Amino acid sequence: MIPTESALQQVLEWGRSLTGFANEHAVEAVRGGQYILQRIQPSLHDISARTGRDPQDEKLIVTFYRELALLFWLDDCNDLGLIAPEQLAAVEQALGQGVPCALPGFEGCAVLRASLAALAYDRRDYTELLNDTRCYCAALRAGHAQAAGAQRWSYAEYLHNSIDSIAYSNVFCCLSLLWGLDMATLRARPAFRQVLRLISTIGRLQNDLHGCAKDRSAGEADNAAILLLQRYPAMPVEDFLNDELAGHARMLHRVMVEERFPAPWGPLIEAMAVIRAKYYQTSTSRYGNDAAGGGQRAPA
Ligand SMILES: C=C1CC[C@@H]2C(C)(C)CCC[C@@]2(C)[C@@H]1CC/C(C)=C/COP(=O)(O)OP(=O)(O)O
Repeated sequence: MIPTESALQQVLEWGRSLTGFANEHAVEAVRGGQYILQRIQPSLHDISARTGRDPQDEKLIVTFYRELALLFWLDDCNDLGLIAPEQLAAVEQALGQGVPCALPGFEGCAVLRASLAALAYDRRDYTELLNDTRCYCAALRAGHAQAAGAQRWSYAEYLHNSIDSIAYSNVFCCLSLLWGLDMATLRARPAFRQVLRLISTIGRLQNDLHGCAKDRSAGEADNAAILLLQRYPAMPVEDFLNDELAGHARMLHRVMVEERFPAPWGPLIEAMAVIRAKYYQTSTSRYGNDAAGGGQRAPA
């Protein structure tokens, strides 16, 4: 894999045109991206004879990290108001349609979309990535709006939205686009779509359990644990959510065993299923492991 420092520089350099883009977005993207790529390295190598895509290709790797950094930045644009609402609307339009941004600045958006379009092993993945981006942006907006408004979602409504706001489909689709994982074909299979829903729910619950203390102290209401506590103050929320997590993991395991998806989908889904233990626990810059109070658990 390319040296971390060099990858980081290339992500930062790309992010320079994006107002509010921070070192942290690049650092977390490279850390998370490296973790995922390392886990699927042997499988990517196995399929490279068919795809001709080198798992070590620097250009592909940096493009992947940039897309992850973009997802972090977009989340903070919503949560922290890094840019003005009209700028965010223009950015979303550019990223979701693959066109230049209508407002000045933000050239990184079109640059990234153009390189993904050019690198797409299967053009359908590029179309799907734009669609996943629109879903992600819409879910971030909806989550933010409900947390700020008077009407609270039910737990089911919250989970439904979080399947998109956790952005796992975007991550998978980007990997598929760059390394030829044939996700566009797999998406036609109901069992694969179920896997996407299950792993996304797992990711969301892991993220919320991990970020609970930090979100609570930041007054952030867009978190399953906080939402449940607001609705049911006496509920043992952490136990409930850990149970939900275990149940979803069992359902996911069953589909994965029955369906036997092609490489590298087994290790890839597995890597995402344990991200709480392997990624969040060591991620200090974003996930504030020094945040006071509970909400953090030992690695599973
Ligand atoms: C969108 C994200 C960027 C990539 C990242 C990797 C590196 C793959 C590790 C798993 C999570 C994720 C897919 C991440 C997903 C969720 C996301 C928007 C995180 C932003 O952080 P956080 O403030 O905890 O989320 P939220 O605003 O509380 O939902």
